[in-house]
Amino acid sequence: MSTASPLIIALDYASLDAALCMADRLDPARCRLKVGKELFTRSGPEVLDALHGRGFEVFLDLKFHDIPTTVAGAIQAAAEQGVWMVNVHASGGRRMMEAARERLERQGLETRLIAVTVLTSMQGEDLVEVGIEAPLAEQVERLAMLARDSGMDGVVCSAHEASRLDELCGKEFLKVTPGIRPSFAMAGDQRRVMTAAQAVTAGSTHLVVGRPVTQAEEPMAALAAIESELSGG
Ligand SMILES: O=c1ccn([C@@H]2O[C@H](COP(=O)(O)O)[C@@H](O)[C@H]2O)c(=O)[nH]1
Repeated sequence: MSTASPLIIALDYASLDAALCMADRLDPARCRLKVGKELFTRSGPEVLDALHGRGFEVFLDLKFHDIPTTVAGAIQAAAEQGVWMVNVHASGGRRMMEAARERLERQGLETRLIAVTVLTSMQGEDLVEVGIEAPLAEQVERLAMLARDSGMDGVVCSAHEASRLDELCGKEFLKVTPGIRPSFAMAGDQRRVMTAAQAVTAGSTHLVVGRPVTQAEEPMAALAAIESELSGG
């Protein structure tokens, strides 16, 4: 089932059972789900079948970053599992991203393909430590334009960069933003955060929300609060 909701709930769980327990409380008409490294490493592709069987569209967030041939093969494997969206690291470079895009086209696979710019857990000083002296916003812009020119459907960025990327890459270019923090939630390890309503106003096309829902005492109430914020309530 496809949904018009921008919400993508991150199922960051250590077991298939725990992830499915949460999925069974959610509605595929109201959100998509994200499977990341921890859950996929524990459960393997079985989790994708289980979520698809429940009617959810799935973002497989494995952030591939390797030589072009390896990434193209991994992207094909992900897309053949029927996932709605998959991603790579833009810092893997143009040839890597183009190889991934070409592989999807050659195989006639319609999975959306996006690239991570700068992780939302990072701030300027983290970039300096890995040898990037450019201001963080500039680095995000550089990687987003490279991603667009390499055939990506969009990027993972923080909501802080979304409006600038709207101008640079257009509204159709997907801006998938983690680091969504309702006023009642802790930032935790995230550094570039925004509320859901602010993010959509800034130009985010999709909002990734994990712990503010999955670790809430009342996950469904937390989700409803975010939905109400989005509908202006
Ligand atoms: O830059 C990025 C890229 C991916 N993520 C992922 O999003 C969720 C966020 O979860 P929260 O609990 O809402 O912080 C998580 O699965 C990350 O792996 C990201 O946060 N930032």
